[in-house]
Amino acid sequence: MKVLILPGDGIGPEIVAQAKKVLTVLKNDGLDLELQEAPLGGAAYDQYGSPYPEFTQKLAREADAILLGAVGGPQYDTLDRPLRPERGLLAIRKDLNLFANLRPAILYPELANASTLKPEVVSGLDILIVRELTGDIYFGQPRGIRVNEAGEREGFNTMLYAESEIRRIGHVAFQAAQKRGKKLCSVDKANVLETTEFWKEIMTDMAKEYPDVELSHMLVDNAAMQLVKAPKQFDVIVTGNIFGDILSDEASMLTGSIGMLPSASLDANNKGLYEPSHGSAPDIAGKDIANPLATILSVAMMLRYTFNNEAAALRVENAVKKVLAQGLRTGDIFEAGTTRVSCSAMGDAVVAAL
Ligand SMILES: NC(=O)C1=CN([C@@H]2O[C@H](COP(=O)(O)OP(=O)(O)OC[C@H]3O[C@@H](n4cnc5c(N)ncnc54)[C@H](O)[C@@H]3O)[C@@H](O)[C@H]2O)C=CC1
Ligand SMILES: CC(C)CC(=O)C(=O)O
Ligand SMILES: [Mg+2]
Repeated sequence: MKVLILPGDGIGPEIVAQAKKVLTVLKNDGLDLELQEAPLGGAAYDQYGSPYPEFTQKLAREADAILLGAVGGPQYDTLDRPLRPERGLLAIRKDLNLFANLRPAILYPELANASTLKPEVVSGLDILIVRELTGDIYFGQPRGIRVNEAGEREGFNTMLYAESEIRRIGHVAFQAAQKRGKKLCSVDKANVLETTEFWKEIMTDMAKEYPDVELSHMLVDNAAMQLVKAPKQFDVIVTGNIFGDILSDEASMLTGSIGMLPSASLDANNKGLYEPSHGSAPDIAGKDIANPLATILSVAMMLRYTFNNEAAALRVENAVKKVLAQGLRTGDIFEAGTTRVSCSAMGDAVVAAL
């Protein structure tokens, strides 16, 4: 199995280095893994003048799974738009058809006090956000900044979903709900946006194929509020690219930190790109203080979804549980009575727990 590692920018190389330690343990224990590395994002621009260069494209297409840190940073904000790191990330997602982004928000009991919500509201939290990843306003054309007829500059993007795009993410979400609590909440803004009115219509139609799943609909503004009011009402949430992006960052805080939220971005055959849900965190980059657990938990998702190796996935997740039970915490989840450790020490502790 070929795993391509894309460290990326900011804290990317630091957190990916910890996940790589985990992959190396699994490899040494007999898992058939071939690890390769390539640049993506700003690092790729610096080296090749493109955020998703041909060198990376070739390896990404050949890989069975990809592990990404994160991309972006303020030093790239003034580049022409197509050269910006984030465009490299959108490009690899589109190139590999990684339309299904799974973002589980799970509260580990040891982090109950790190959650922004009261323990009684959040204990036992286990939500799966299914975010469509290759459509919506992030990809719709036309887009840009132009001068309008009145001579004023204006920015514009297009929120667009084809029926086939909605149906394929719908199937992923309904089937995920079938394997869990059998509740699916489709989040939209159907009261004002035609794109999501259409989304709601298709999801409603699809529900007939999944009579064992209880489908509900919620407007995104209410969903944002309900997530911090009573998050345990949700089992699986399915939504478009931009709403899923925002709601998953919000949901991460219920678990203690964005540094705890892994993700899988899958194509129709479960080839996947695995990455933490957060960004490159330029404010803490280079200090060895970032939380690597979301990235390590993304390795567990890789083992589960692409390699179909549930035992190895559980082994990694149990190692993470063990270090939390030992009281080890990076700064973002630190509280009195626990032991603050660096990013690399956290990686070493997970390896020891493995
Ligand atoms: N998948 C990706 O590669 C993503 C890239 N980005 C890019 O990352 C850059 C920074 O974006 P921001 O809006 O600041 O979001 P961010 O997620 O990088 O950081 C937001 C806040 O969370 C903290 N944080 C993030 N990950 C952490 C971790 N593992 N441990 C501890 N604290 C952590 C950061 O220090 C910061 O205070 C931008 O260039 C943005 O475009 C943003 C989101 C996703
Ligand atoms: C380039 C952005 C869409 C990345 C991001 O915020 C995400 O995927 O969560
Ligand atoms: Mg995001």
